[in-house]
Amino acid sequence: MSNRWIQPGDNVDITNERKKCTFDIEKMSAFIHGGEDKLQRRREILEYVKSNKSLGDPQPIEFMTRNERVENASRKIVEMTNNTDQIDGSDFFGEGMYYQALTMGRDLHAMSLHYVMFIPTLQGQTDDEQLDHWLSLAIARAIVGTYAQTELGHGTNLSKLETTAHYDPKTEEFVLNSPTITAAKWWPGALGKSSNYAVVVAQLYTQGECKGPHPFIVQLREMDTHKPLKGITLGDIGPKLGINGSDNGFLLFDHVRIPRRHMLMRYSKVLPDGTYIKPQHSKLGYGTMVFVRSIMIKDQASQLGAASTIAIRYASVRRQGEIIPNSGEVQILDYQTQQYRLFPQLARAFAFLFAAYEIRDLYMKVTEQLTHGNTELLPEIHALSSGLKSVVSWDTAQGIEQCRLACGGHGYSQASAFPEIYGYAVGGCTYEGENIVMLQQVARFLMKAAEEVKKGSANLAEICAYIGRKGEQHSRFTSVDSYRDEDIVSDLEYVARQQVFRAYEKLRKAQQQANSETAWNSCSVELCKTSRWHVRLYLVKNFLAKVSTAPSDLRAVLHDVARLYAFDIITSSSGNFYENGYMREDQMNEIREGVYKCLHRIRPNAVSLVDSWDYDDRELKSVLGRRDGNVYPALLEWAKQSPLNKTEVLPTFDKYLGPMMREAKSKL
Ligand SMILES: CC/C=C\C/C=C\C/C=C\C/C=C\C/C=C\C/C=C\C=C\C(=O)SCCNC(=O)CCNC(=O)[C@H](O)C(C)(C)COP(=O)(O)OP(=O)(O)OC[C@H]1O[C@@H](n2cnc3c(N)ncnc32)[C@H](O)[C@@H]1OP(=O)(O)O
Ligand SMILES: Cc1cc2nc3c(=O)[nH]c(=O)nc-3n(C[C@H](O)[C@H](O)[C@H](O)COP(=O)(O)OP(=O)(O)OC[C@H]3O[C@@H](n4cnc5c(N)ncnc54)[C@H](O)[C@@H]3O)c2cc1C
Repeated sequence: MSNRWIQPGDNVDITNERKKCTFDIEKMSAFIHGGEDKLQRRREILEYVKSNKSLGDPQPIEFMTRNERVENASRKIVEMTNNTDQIDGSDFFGEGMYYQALTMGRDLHAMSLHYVMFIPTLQGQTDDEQLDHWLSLAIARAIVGTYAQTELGHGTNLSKLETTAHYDPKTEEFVLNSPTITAAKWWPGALGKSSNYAVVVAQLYTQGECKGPHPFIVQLREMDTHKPLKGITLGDIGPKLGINGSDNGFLLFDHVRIPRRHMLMRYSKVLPDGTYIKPQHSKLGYGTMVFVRSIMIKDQASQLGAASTIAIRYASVRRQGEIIPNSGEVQILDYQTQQYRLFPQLARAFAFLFAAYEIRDLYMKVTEQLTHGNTELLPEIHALSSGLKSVVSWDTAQGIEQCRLACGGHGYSQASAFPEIYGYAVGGCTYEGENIVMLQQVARFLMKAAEEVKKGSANLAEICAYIGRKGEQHSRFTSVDSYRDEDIVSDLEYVARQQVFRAYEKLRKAQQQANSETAWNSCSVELCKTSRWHVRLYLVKNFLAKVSTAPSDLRAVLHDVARLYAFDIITSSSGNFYENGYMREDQMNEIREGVYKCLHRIRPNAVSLVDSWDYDDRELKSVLGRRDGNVYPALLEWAKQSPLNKTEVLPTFDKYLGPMMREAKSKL
């Protein structure tokens, strides 16, 4: 089989790995990316980005100051969006995200929020007239916007946001105000210096009543001078763990007046006389968050896939230590411990990517239904996107860190790209709703389902139908080889169901002794566990189902990966499976052996599996993860670019170290 990943001059070890591959990589890449046409488009976009020199960085961004990073990112995002004719703009999830990942990397930029939240909010929250007015301005980039919701004092608990929007019927205006310091908007991406507009979420007051948080479109800066408008205080919040190409900002209002029609009125409305029209569903205004939680799953999967690619490629070229004395140093990928550390991360990346396709489809279905006023699926998409967002971002962050550690000292260098990948991805545990809080949203959904089951109703959504099933009393497992996909799912369903009812019973008892909120808090650890099991079950089920749709010659290798994903979950929580004698120790020991078998079977295909994800060096941005495996000369070249190496002797020598040494020597 031809292999486009092998080229002359490549490292011998990585080439030999590629020669061992047992499947068609191009076919696998097409399966991973949704079809041959999608793969072809990726390649075209890549070629374009590589051919346009203005889309490149003059030096690795790791060697730039923060100001240089912000400037470089602004330059590139303008160039990138000058050329959006290179992509199908309607395919945000596919072409849009890929184009921006290739061009902008992981440091984000002046327009991240413009594309990820500002435009989607205009699309989702405006009425037709408002859409006509604002969307074209935003798409043409005549205005650059962000999404300003979180405040210094509140992010999670939206009902307590402090920014106010008082309606004044005399002038038909809203008055925006930040009554306290803690009301300052804090965190919005590109708010500090770049955006001149924002969707601002504020407590709406009309006719003397507070109607809760609502979105308003607000001009922040003068169009020509870009100076903050009267009554508006703005700035950058300073450097962060990651995304330092973005000027996340703060914003305070001092009685700023905006026209009534700047309230986004697709769902809620305020009439000229101040009459409030409430939305058909109280949480329709939260739609943009649901959108971002949905697209985050793919983004997170890509980050974990990238980290796995870097670590697995590097482990194939790094030789350290011997397994058999005097027979030469081995590739570190041959150590079982290394495989045990890395292959489950790759398996997770696959599981998350396949789930991302499902949530995208569900999101599109819900959006379509909403256009007909049907809100039936809102609770389901809210629960699934919140749950996936929480589990996926957590596992991704932990997985990236494992990949980093697996690369030894070089993993600690920014040349590896791990610090950047981690700094970027781990933000996902917090933004769009802190993970623990979002898990509790899932738990609400599950507790309602448990209540239904207790009441004898069989009317459960497919996603939680397992809660109503009786299920087996004992695992059907007899041997790894005869362990069918449906047996794996049935075992996970058992544990997930047990956990649902454990939490449900605990909650019911607690509610008899305390008010409902206190009772909830006293059960919240168990409730979060319930949500995690529900999501893991979903991920395994979906992964196995997806494998069964793969071209037949890809199924064996994908099945190994999917089983590793499932076995890893089962064996790392063995206690849950022993409960009530559901599984025996000998069965668990066999599944543990199944993990090792999977590692062994995946080993020869490991490099090719990561090649199949089709990351170009341009996207990975990692010296360790280079396609050609020529890591050592590239590390030396990378280090030479350090600004500290511009001069042989630093001024600090004459100022501090030189005098110190000279003085010490003179005293000897
Ligand atoms: C050309 C292309 C160019 C560029 C492409 C660029 C990039 C693409 C690449 C990648 C994108 C990925 C990432 C981008 C990177 C960085 C992102 C940066 C941005 C981050 C932004 C933000 O963080 S914005 C702020 C987000 N904030 C939150 O998420 C707040 C979390 N809190 C809440 O959501 C709510 O407060 C709450 C849900 C916790 C509680 O709500 P509340 O109203 O207070 O609660 P209750 O009154 O108690 O009601 C609860 C009931 O409501 C139901 N509910 C809640 N939410 C929803 C919902 N959304 N939909 C449906 N139902 C909902 C809930 O289930 C309860 O129902 P019950 O029936 O149980 O009562
Ligand atoms: C990189 C990044 C980009 C961001 N971009 C934006 C943006 O563009 N626009 C924007 O508006 N915001 C943005 N944010 C803000 C982000 O949405 C919030 O930080 C996030 O929603 C969490 O809210 P918080 O900071 O108030 O955390 P908190 O809610 O204060 O959480 C702190 C701790 O308290 C716990 N906690 C809070 N409430 C509960 C509860 N009910 N039950 C149990 N535990 C609880 C949490 O689990 C957590 O451990 C961004 C944040 C980051 C990190």
